[in-house]
Amino acid sequence: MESVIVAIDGPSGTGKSSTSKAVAAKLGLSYLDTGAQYRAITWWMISNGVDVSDAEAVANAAAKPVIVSGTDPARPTITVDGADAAGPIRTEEVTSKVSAVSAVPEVRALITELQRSIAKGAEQGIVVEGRDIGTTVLPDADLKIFLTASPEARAARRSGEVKGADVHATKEALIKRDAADSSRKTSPLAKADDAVEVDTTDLTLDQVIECVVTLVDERRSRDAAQAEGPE
Ligand SMILES: Nc1ncnc2c1ncn2[C@@H]1O[C@H](COP(=O)(O)OP(=O)(O)OP(=O)(O)O)[C@@H](O)[C@H]1O
Ligand SMILES: Nc1ccn([C@@H]2O[C@H](COP(=O)(O)O)[C@@H](O)[C@H]2O)c(=O)n1
Repeated sequence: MESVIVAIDGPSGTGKSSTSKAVAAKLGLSYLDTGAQYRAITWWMISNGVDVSDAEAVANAAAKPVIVSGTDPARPTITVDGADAAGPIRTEEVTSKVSAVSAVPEVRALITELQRSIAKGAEQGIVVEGRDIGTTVLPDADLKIFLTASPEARAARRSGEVKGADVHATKEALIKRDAADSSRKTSPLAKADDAVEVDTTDLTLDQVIECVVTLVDERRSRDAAQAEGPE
């Protein structure tokens, strides 16, 4: 079967990671969590005393950390300078600071190059999820999906992950991060013109996965029919 590249973008908490991992596992594709890479570089900046509100300082340090992503959807990994970063990149401090770091053009240029080389090396194909995959990182992806969901649904999902979490505060934090990601100058969070929008507010995760798998299958069938040519 032909290799396929799937780009899945959307705001925070719309189900990009859960959907992308499951779709990649079902279809035998690699999986790349690009948010984890921006979180990893943010964690490195914090750990190394770089003031993340100083864009010039962030830009000057951007090339220093070595970030490596493992792309097995059953066991995605992320290391920074050889150290496992999977836990530390999920702290509240990293979450609150990642938008400032990801807005720095020098950071985006380096991470985008890394993402393209990982996608190029995925022999069977890959599902890449993030904010600018369909618009900037992989504009020629075979299929582009843009996931959405109401802020209420997203906050409820995220709060469900943490015992005793405040849904209102979670919703405000999601909205704030989306606003920062959508309004930055370089490669903002945006739907590509040719992306299929899927509103997941009233869908279960299984329904979203099924929907994306069907879209990939349809795309592959269309390509196969075109390759065969007219009868
Ligand atoms: N359709 C759905 N229905 C209910 N819960 C869902 C659905 N999709 C995802 N979830 C749950 O919502 C939470 C957030 O999902 P996920 O991490 O996949 O979102 P995301 O878009 O990757 O978020 P972020 O951009 O913040 O990393 C998870 O707990 C996940 O299990
Ligand atoms: N393609 C991307 C992916 C992510 N970001 C930035 O990283 C943050 C964390 O992403 P999560 O998916 O792990 O929540 C996100 O808020 C963006 O600032 C990005 O810029 N581009």
